[in-house]
Amino acid sequence: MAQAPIYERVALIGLGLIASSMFWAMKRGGLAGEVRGFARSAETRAAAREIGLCDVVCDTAVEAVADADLVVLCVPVGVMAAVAAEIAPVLKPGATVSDVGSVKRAVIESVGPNIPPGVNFVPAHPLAGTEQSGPRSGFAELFDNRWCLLVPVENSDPEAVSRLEALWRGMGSNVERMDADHHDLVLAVTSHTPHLIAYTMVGVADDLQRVTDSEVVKYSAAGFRDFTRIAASDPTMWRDVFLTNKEATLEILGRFTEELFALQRAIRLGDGEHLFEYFTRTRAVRRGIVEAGQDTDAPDFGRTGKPR
Ligand SMILES: NC(=O)C1=CN([C@@H]2O[C@H](COP(=O)(O)OP(=O)(O)OC[C@H]3O[C@@H](n4cnc5c(N)ncnc54)[C@H](O)[C@@H]3O)[C@@H](O)[C@H]2O)C=CC1
Ligand SMILES: O=C(O)C(=O)Cc1ccc(O)cc1
Repeated sequence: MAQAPIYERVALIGLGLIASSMFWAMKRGGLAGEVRGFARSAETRAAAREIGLCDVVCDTAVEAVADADLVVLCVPVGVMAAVAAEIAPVLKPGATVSDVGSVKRAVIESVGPNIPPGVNFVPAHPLAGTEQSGPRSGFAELFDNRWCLLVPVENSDPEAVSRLEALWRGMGSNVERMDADHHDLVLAVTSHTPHLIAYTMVGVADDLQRVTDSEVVKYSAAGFRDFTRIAASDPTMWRDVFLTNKEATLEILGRFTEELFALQRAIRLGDGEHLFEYFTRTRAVRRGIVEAGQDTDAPDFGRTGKPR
């Protein structure tokens, strides 16, 4: 027997990878009655209509959210406040506004003040994605067995938080709650700084390619290919991540640079013991992840961006 929808009316603002995956996941689980969607560009709205992404694709954000029980902001972090300000006057009393942004403190501080009294604000972040973007990139399985972190604000209504948790569980995620600052530090370590390192490494190789005449592409090994996948991620989204998670990213980058210098010095001095001990420690980290069964990114998933 199909389960009753968790929300009667859902509005998705921004129709890219995450919103489209949410739509297909909600449809798969029968989690929402009607889903309305809005994206800024006419081209994205046309693509959404063509592939049946959303029950109704609206030409304005206001039209999409009026009457919605749940509104999810699925736009780059840097424009969330402007979108929230635009929709605020028409939000239904008792509705919940959430988001999927990769940074949480900045979203809470910029979106929060735009949420009118009587409307719940429950920020969230699914730890699942690919390097793809746009309305055609989503798929229902994206969130399966992946974490979704809920970051309730001080006055988030517990019932609204539980209902959103049920939606994310219905979409396949494991859910945990986390404080915003802790979230931003953890993500700076596990996602934001690694992306920056990948961008840098691919940039270095691209510079070198001009010297080596395409050998970088021809002979690139798996490790470098993984870097190129990550460095193909959406530039707008990642610009906004670094501009809004500045403090935590700079903290982790500072530590990274210190360690890199220590390794550089060990290479220069021929200090094999230092290198060996370091690599032995990092190998144990990987083994710990695998043994804990948390290696949910099978290689094929990462390379193709498609579900296993
Ligand atoms: N890509 C990923 O792997 C993940 C992304 N996120 C977060 O999810 C959010 C969305 O990311 P994606 O879906 O990957 O991006 P995307 O680039 O695939 O989609 C973003 C959508 O927002 C629209 N948009 C941009 N500005 C807008 C505006 N002012 N008003 C209305 N629509 C607007 C774009 O046209 C596009 O349709 C971001 O905040 C990102 O940090 C979270 C987890 C994973
Ligand atoms: O594609 C990858 O390797 C990712 O790391 C996906 C991702 C990107 C951004 C997020 O905020 C969460 C997950």
